[in-house]
Amino acid sequence: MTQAVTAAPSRTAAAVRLDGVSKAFGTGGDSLLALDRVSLDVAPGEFTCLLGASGCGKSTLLNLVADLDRPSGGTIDTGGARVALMFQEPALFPWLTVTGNLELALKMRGVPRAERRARAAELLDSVHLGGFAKKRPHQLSGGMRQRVALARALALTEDESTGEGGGGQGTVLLMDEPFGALDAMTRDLLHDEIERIWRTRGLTVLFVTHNVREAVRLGDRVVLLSSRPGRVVQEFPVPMDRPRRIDAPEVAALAATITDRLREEVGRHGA
Ligand SMILES: Nc1ncnc2c1ncn2[C@@H]1O[C@H](COP(=O)(O)OP(=O)(O)OP(=O)(O)O)[C@@H](O)[C@H]1O
Repeated sequence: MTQAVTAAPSRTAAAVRLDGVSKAFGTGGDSLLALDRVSLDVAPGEFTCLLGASGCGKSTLLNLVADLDRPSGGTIDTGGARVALMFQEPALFPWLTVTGNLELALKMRGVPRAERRARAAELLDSVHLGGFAKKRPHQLSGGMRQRVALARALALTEDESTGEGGGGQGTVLLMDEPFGALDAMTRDLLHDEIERIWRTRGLTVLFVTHNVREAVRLGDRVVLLSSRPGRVVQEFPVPMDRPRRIDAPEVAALAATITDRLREEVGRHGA
């Protein structure tokens, strides 16, 4: 007799799943609750932007996803994805050339020495810096240094066993205000660049920013966190076609709606 099997309701696969994640720093009376039961699913290949008041726990959340720290409660599942983190400061080694910085990242991923030079060159080409391999970081502009930092983040997701380049749906790129220190024009160019790389490589991106228009320019979805302790207060899908212009009226209109909600949230907590 064939028995009917009722499948348990299953949630669709997420590239990153946070389930009731809390994070407290310190213990006892001095402890500080940075995140309070944050639940968030990021779909494979999705570009999700995180917004919130200063100190609401955005960087803490990225650090937890990157496994640099442990949550105090709840669970985080990245399903064995290769995860790389990129910051506002490029944090390149100043004594190494651009290629040297990338080769070191590839070495850390176990890429054999004989392959590193060619793989570094491919990565540099992908961020349009093919001609700058032998430069040192101080010889580059801020925007170029962030391109190198992006190439290095991709290098840190290279798969040494398959020889597969950094990227693919098994790759999660965590970006913590990566363009916050750049001028508006450079930032616009890098928005185009990260969008292109995200699309062509099929990356899953979790992007933290203070800039609401930047979040609407780039995100499939904008997730708004409350003031500390950070909780998800609202999510805004971004329906506009890509590529979007940061100064497009629809981008400005949605950014204004989100800013109003953010102000309300910050006001409520007296931050
Ligand atoms: N290692 C730590 N020890 C103690 N407190 C910490 C630590 N790291 C972060 N915090 C605190 O946790 C809270 C959240 O910090 P976090 O840096 O995650 O916020 P954020 O939203 O990224 O801030 P910003 O937008 O200003 O960059 C802050 O109050 C911060 O002071």
